[in-house]
Amino acid sequence: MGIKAVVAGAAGGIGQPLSLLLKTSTLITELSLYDVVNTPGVAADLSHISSPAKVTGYLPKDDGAKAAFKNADLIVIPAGIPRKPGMTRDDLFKINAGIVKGLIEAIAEVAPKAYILIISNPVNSTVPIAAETLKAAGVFDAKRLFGVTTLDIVRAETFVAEIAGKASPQELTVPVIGGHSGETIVPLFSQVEPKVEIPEDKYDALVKRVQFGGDEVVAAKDGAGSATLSMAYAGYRFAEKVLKALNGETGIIEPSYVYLPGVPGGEEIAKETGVDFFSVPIQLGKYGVEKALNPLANITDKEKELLKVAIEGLKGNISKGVTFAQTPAQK
Ligand SMILES: NC(=O)C1=CN([C@@H]2O[C@H](COP(=O)(O)OP(=O)(O)OC[C@H]3O[C@@H](n4cnc5c(N)ncnc54)[C@H](O)[C@@H]3O)[C@@H](O)[C@H]2O)C=CC1
Ligand SMILES: O=C([O-])CC(=O)C(=O)O
Repeated sequence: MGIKAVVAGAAGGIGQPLSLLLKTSTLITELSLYDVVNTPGVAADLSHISSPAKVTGYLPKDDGAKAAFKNADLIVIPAGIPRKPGMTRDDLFKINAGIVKGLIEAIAEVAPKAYILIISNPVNSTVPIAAETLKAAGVFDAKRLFGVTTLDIVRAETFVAEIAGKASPQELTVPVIGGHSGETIVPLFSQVEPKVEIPEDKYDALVKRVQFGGDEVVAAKDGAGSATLSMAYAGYRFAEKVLKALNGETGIIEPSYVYLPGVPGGEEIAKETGVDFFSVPIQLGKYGVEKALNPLANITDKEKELLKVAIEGLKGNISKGVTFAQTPAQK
C-alpha cells in the first residue's frame, strides 16, 4: 500500500523533526512538506535519507498548499505560532484559528478523504474549527479527524513511571482524557495498566504536572517557543498508529480528541459529558476511528472532580472554535 503523507508547518520546530520521523516510516511512499517558508531546503535535506518516501517541498506560490495536499492519505498539521512565557494556549487562537481554517479549506478541496491530525494550538478549539470547515465544504467524516493529545499521554507515562519506580515508561498505558490545555487535561491514574499505586501525598502534584507539562517546557525555553521534540515524537507515535491501522493492523488503541457524535460509541460519551469534542481512547481501524471507548464508568471521585472542571473549560473552547468557523471572514 502506498501512502502519501503531508506535514503542514513542516519547516517549524515540530514540523522538521516530525517530517524526519515520518521519512523513516516504510509505510509512506510520498512525503509532501508544506510551509510558508523553507520547505525546499528541508525537503532536499530529508530526501537524501535512504527510505522509500519521495520527499517534495511546497511553498504558497503557484497554489503550493493544494499541490502539497492533493490526494493525500494522511495530513499532520503543526502550523501556527507557539506560546511564550505568560501566554495560555487560548492566546494563540487569534492567529492559529485562521491558519487552520485556511489549510482545512484547501484540504477539503483536494484531499477530502485524508486522515487529518491536528497539532496546532489551541487544539480544544482548532479541531472544532476543522470539523465545521469540513462540514461547510460537505466532506466531514469525524472518523478521519483527530486532535493530537498524545503528548499528554507521553508525559503521563513518563511522570507516572518516575513515581512508580518503573525503569521503562513504555511498559505503562496511562489514559488521559478531556482536552489539551491545563485543567481540561484529565489523567486517569486509576486506570493505568499494569496497575500502579500513586502515593496519596503525590497525587495532586502528579495531576498538575501532567496538566501543565507544556508550561514547564515553555518556561525552560524562556521565550524560544514550546515543546517541539517531545511533540514530534508524540505526533509520530500517533501518526504511525493511524498508518498501521490503515494498513490493516488491528487492536490499536490510543486516545485522541474527536467529534464524539460522529464516531461509533461516541454519542453515549457526548451525552454523559455534555460536550461534542473530547479526547477518549480510540480504537483505530482501516477507516479511521472504529470505536470511541468509554473510560468513565469506573473513575474515582477525584477523577470525577477533575472531569467536571475540564468539561466547563472545554465548553467555552469548543463554542469559540465553532463560532469562528461559522462566521464569514471579514473583508
Ligand atoms: N498538540 C500538542 O500537543 C502541541 C501543540 N503545539 C502547537 O504546535 C504549533 C507549532 O509549534 P512549533 O512547531 O513549535 O512552532 P514554529 O513556529 O516553530 O513552527 C510553526 C511553523 O508553521 C508555519 N506556518 C505558519 N503559518 C502557516 C501556514 N499558513 N501554512 C503552513 N505553515 C505555516 C511557520 O512558518 C513555522 O514554520 C503551535 O501552535 C504549538 O502551540 C506544540 C506542542 C504540543
Ligand atoms: O504548551 C504549549 O503551548 C505546547 C503544548 O501544547 C504542549 O507542550 O503540550
